[in-house]
Amino acid sequence: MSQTGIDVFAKVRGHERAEILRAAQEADMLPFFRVVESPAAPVMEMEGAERVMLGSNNYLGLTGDPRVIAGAREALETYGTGLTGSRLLNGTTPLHLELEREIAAWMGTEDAIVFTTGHQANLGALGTLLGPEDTVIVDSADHASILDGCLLSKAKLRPFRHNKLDKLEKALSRAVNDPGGVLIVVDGVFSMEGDVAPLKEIADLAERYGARLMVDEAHGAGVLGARGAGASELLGVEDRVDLRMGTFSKSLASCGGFLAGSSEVIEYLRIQSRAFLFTASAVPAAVGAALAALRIVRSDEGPQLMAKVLENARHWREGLHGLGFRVIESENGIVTPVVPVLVEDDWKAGLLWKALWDAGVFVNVAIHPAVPPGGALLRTSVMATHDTATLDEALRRVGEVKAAFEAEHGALPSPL
Ligand SMILES: Cc1ncc(COP(=O)(O)O)c(C=O)c1O
Repeated sequence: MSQTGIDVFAKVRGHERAEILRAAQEADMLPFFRVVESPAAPVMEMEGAERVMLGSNNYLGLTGDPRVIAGAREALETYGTGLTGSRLLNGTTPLHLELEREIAAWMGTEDAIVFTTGHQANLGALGTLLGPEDTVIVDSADHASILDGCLLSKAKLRPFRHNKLDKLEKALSRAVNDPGGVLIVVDGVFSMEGDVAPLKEIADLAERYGARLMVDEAHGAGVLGARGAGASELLGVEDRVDLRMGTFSKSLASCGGFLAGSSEVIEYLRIQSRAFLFTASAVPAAVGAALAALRIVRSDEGPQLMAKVLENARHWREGLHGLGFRVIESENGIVTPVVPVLVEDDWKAGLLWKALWDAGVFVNVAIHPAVPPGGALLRTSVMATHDTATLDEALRRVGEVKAAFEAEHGALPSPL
């Protein structure tokens, strides 16, 4: 976007965020548009130096797995580089259908539908299933694609404070007087906070108030539950969730998204969802890679990879806590690969990010609007392919950076 474009954008929004972001970018303080020069790995080449990768969603470490690469290559060689058409027309290969069948079996649902991205899956579900007469209740920390889908639908939006069941109940009790149906949508694992929604209690409330429930399993699928079907499986509510969404861009080492649910709903989406119909279908290589990764998750190896990434998450989390960081905890105590460190101040978060980058540690920064104002954090995440020695070396560097940073900029939030 041009300089003028950014200024207009800032004005339209009525705040100075673009100004702040530009200054932060000029000071080289943000991870935006960093160039990755080697395959995703625990230690990788980025902009001419080796960095410990602690900011990837490649949770199971499968993006460089030879079986996943072979799946992509075989699909590429069989079906070509792209399908140049919508799923409805010339964009469906046997591989797309196979992937849909395997996702449904994995999720334990009647059917599943594959979208070109996870973002489109959320737009496709919410923009199609809800209308202006309906009410949609969302957790305030839900992913942006959920909010985009809700806005597209023009349904009445009732947000509730992150994971606060009393606030959810208040929203539900107000929604009973709204015309139309009521849908609750939550992330199973929240993308920035890494915590897990209290799905059992949410399902209880949904049933009590006659609302339907949709769970975004982008970060839980491939990581939580005995089959890796996500937070809904782990918390034993699979049969009580009406629609589950997931992506291939995290544990499944590819790109694309899915919705899994009853045949009736999925069939309806196949013929009505604009985000499914009016875009080119996922490229064969992406589908082949996702299918190969899913087969690994569903094999005997899957539980081992999941156990390893969660063991790494515990080790990394305890290490950061030991260094005196305030690491955000899940209220229900469930550990996920996402380990967020609270910084609070946006500017300090950028500065700290830069100091870590210079020390060869790559993490992500989340500032408003990705998190609430004053809730800036470093979003760190681990993979099954990290080993303890690499994590310990990263902790050593992070400890040194923290000491120097606090000497110059004052104390960071400490553990509660
Ligand atoms: C919770 C959640 N839902 C949906 C998405 C969108 O998925 P994709 O990036 O695959 O389009 C993301 C991606 O960051 C996410 O974190």
